Amino acid sequence: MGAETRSSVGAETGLSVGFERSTRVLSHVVGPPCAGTLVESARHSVARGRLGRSRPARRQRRMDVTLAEMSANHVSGTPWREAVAIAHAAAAPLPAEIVALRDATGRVTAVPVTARMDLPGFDTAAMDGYAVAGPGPWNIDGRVMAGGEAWTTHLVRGHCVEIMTGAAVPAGADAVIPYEQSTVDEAAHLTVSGQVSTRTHIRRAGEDSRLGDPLVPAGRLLTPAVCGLLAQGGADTVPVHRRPRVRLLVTGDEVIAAGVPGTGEVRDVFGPMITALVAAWGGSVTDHRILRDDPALLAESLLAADAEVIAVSGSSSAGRADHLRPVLDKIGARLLVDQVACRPGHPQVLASLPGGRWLVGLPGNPFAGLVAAMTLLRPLLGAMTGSPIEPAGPPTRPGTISQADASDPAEGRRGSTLLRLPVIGDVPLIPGVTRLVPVVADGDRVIVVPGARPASLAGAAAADALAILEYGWTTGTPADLLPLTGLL
Ligand SMILES: Nc1nc2c(c(=O)[nH]1)N[C@H]1C(S)=C(S)[C@@H](COP(=O)(O)OP(=O)(O)OC[C@H]3O[C@@H](n4cnc5c(N)ncnc54)[C@H](O)[C@@H]3O)O[C@H]1N2
Ligand code: MOO
Repeated sequence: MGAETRSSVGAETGLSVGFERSTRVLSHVVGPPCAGTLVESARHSVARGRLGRSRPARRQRRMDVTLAEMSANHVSGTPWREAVAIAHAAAAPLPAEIVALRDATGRVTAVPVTARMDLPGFDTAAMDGYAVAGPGPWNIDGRVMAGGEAWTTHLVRGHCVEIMTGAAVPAGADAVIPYEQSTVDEAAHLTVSGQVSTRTHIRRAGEDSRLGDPLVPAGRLLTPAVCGLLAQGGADTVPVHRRPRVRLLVTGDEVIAAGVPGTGEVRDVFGPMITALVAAWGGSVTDHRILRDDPALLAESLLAADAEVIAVSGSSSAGRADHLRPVLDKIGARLLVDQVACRPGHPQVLASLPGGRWLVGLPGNPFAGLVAAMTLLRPLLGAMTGSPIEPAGPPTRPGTISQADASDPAEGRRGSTLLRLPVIGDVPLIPGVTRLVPVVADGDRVIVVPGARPASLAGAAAADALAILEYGWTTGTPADLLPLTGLL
């Protein structure tokens, strides 16, 4: 779908409301502003910048160092958007399974789901009052309750029944007059007077949809509202694509699974972070291991075939303990993406393994690993769950949901759809390299969290989204955003 065919869907409001809410939730969780936590101090730096105070010199020096480091590394690898597209095109949706509606939120329909009945199923009173036939006043013949005994006789002109919202309207009735717009004369043998308005207050059988009509297409994300709609249409279960199973292999002799690391050790961030991301993207981490730096062990763990996707953290670079690429070569893997022209996260890898499984290699630096997961793991899992997003389409208009097409609300979209807003900040760029920077929401624009570093998650933890900045972006111009909040 081309950018020009996408329509604005009023996302400005939706986005800022969502971001404001997530900002409030975040403040609630971490305490009041300037509470001294890493997250709050990062968000506070943003607020200081917004008020026009200059960034501390130390921070500026840090950013310059980052740029110098970036320029020193030669630019190589697949362009960022192309890498996302390759990952999304690589895999096919997994086969369908049937799940109960109550367990279906977050899954994606494997086939179109049709209504098992007319909606509404019968002529239904939309107000509490009187169902009347012909012109008034009307004699009251009786009472019909929602879920009560049906009124089986035809209502003749000049007669009515008292009726409750949700009850079946008797044949012959033209309208329901709400209690508030009617008067009852008990002396005159219970007659009702009132005006039939242009609104009949009757929901006619089948006016929403008919038995067999499609309710949702294949590839639709099952939001709570969609699950409710399917229940209205008589469904108890729904066919969805099976969840991709992910084996997470965390490499590194220095990595420990729990507690406070000693000197030379580091606490594993990928277990908690990737498990949550995979769940948000419709998969599940079924196996999580920390491996010492040993090529034979890595090869053996890659070949154990009990998951569709293997995510490996660390070992992605050029060090003597970085065994991933030689091991992939040895076991006959085919590399689809070998490094991405982005910062951070460039040493990432996508490969197909023998046996039809997929490998995503995430750099060990925690923020670089998050960026790599957003780049390769997100679209790969999206493809396997049958999600129809094009996760990195061409740039789109400000304030629109990049991939959504409001002209067809039946189209399915995942929550991780790109958004696009003006980005305010000072980010050094180099030609041919995409930068992914943490940003916080500020009304109808976003502000860069300063000082984000590949080894630190403080910036991303303070952020509402990652902004995707291409060479040529300048402060105030729009960029695509990948939400970090509201994923679950
Ligand atoms: N000579 C070069 N060195 C490096 C390059 C390069 O191009 N040439 N790239 C740098 C970049 S950029 C990154 S990113 C890292 C990627 O390194 P690896 O993927 O090989 O990962 P490690 O070396 O094992 O670890 C890097 C860093 O991250 C810490 N780490 C690792 N695993 C975890 C974990 N589970 N939880 C928390 N932290 C983790 C590790 O202790 C290191 O500090 O390579 C650069 N070097
Ligand atoms: O790009 Mo590394 O992936 O900077 O941390």
